[in-house]
Amino acid sequence: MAQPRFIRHHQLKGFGPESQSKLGQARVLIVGLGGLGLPVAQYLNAMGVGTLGLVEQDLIEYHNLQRQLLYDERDVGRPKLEVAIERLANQNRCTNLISFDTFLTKTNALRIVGDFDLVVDATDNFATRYLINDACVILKKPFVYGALHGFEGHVSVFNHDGGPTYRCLFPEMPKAEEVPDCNENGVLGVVPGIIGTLQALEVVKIVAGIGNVLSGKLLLYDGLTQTTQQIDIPVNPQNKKIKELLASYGASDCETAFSMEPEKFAEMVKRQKVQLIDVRNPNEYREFHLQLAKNIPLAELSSRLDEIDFDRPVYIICQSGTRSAKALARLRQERPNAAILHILGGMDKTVPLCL
Ligand SMILES: Nc1ncnc2c1ncn2[C@@H]1O[C@H](COP(=O)(O)OP(=O)(O)OP(=O)(O)O)[C@@H](O)[C@H]1O
Repeated sequence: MAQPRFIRHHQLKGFGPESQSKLGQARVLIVGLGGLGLPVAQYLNAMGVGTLGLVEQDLIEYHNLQRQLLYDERDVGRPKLEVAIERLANQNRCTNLISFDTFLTKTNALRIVGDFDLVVDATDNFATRYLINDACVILKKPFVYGALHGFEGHVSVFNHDGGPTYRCLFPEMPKAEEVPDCNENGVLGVVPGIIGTLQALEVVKIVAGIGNVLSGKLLLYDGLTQTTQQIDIPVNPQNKKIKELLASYGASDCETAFSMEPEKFAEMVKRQKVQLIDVRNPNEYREFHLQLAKNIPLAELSSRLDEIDFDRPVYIICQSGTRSAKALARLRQERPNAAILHILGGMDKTVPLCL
């Protein structure tokens, strides 16, 4: 019997129960639950995509609320993933929501992506975008790309049905100095809503096999003039031959500011379990430490790497932030692709905020 929830899809010529059933069987991974990822998740969830994987480890901040409409003022300081799962489950209790409480990194990308039919890149940094592309090329999965720049947005579908990859468009990751500072880029609240919605539409078209998928085309949307343009992207066979993930993801990444403000970290430790390494001396640690912290003094760090789980984000703390910065530099050399952050201002700044 037709589910009343999807009756308008069933009635839609060119879609119908057959396409609805394809949505129901689909497994879609959304990386990032910010301005782009939320409209993608909300539409796909409402429309009956059977399984949604959600990858995110950020917390909700007040300045996110002008565009991240699934969250509200009560949620500031809470993990995006937790709130999104709560709200999406209320929106459609039939969806199989799979949460990945982590950032996508080189160490977890193939495992996570491998379980899904297609991936939506809803992140805000080049490192993750190249990582998603390369993982999708290796695993032969399409990915739906969205990006924002001022009042403009880009949408495309890569690695779909023999079509070009992201590296056919932009072969190499830009260098850090060529990338604008992520924290200084403004965005008009409604534009990610439009671009994310267009990404959701591409997912539906791919899954249902309808319409012309934006493969081999880059859609440019200009919010100020309400105009769109499509540019052809030729296939470059050279850029379709990725055999393994590279060592360099993270080189020009906004996430790889590699530090966290004590206010944000204090909220995080209040709400969830994090892997926290305290690199102070044992006597300082004995005197007082945060409950979750494991003590690996800076001098012993290189010889005790096996005690750290680099598949999970690693947070490093010391007394004032100096030794943790050194520890970060050391760990970055050892594990360039792991998610590692040090806490600015260390215990001095964090502890009063945790009390
Ligand atoms: N490697 C990654 N894995 C999972 N999520 C990621 C990764 N890189 C970035 N993200 C997430 O993608 C989302 C992008 O959202 P958005 O561009 O709206 O920025 P934001 O970080 O929420 O906001 P702001 O930059 O204003 O603080 C963020 O929630 C961010 O945590």
